[in-house]
Amino acid sequence: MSVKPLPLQGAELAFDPHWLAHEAADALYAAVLDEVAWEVHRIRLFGREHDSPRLSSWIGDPDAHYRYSGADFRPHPWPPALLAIRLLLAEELGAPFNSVLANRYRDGRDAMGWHSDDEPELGPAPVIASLSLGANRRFTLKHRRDASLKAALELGHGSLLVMSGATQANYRHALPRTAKPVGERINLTFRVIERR
Ligand SMILES: O=C(O)CCC(=O)C(=O)O
Ligand SMILES: [Fe+2]
Repeated sequence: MSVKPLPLQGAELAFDPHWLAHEAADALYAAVLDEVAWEVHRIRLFGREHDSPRLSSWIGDPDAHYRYSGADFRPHPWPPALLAIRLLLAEELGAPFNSVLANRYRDGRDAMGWHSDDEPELGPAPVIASLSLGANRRFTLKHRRDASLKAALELGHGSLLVMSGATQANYRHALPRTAKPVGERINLTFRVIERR
């Protein structure tokens, strides 16, 4: 495994398409499907509440509170399989991850719209480690002010994308819907919630 920088002006990205070997990724996928308390989160969009188009679970240390789309999330406790990954990531990236948002995209209709992970509790330059499992999906980034700056990458089984520095301040990202027949995918974004 080796996480290599991905050049994109105004962003700080690093990517390893095979951070987890295939078998390790298979085992984690099965454990996470089974151990995570999957829920439909309500999100606020243009002032209205909707069911989000995916299943999610907010996991973390008891004091890692998070406000997200107008709702206060109390984290679920860590499933054993994710505690091990958190340790590996903390060691490799030197970030004291205390929470993870798990998202499960059941098929190509499940998606995530344009956003930045810029909630105040993440601090001004958050390190976010995004581990993908299951089906390949396209992940897109676009600069907030300069339309010429954008990127897209395929996030496959066992891949790790690390977003840090000014990435959230300068860019939005999304996981678009697709009409192609795609299988289920799980994404885990490990985060550091600053304690207040
Ligand atoms: O599913 C993905 O790859 C993106 C997830 C994401 O952007 C998030 O959880 O904030
Ligand atoms: Fe995000």
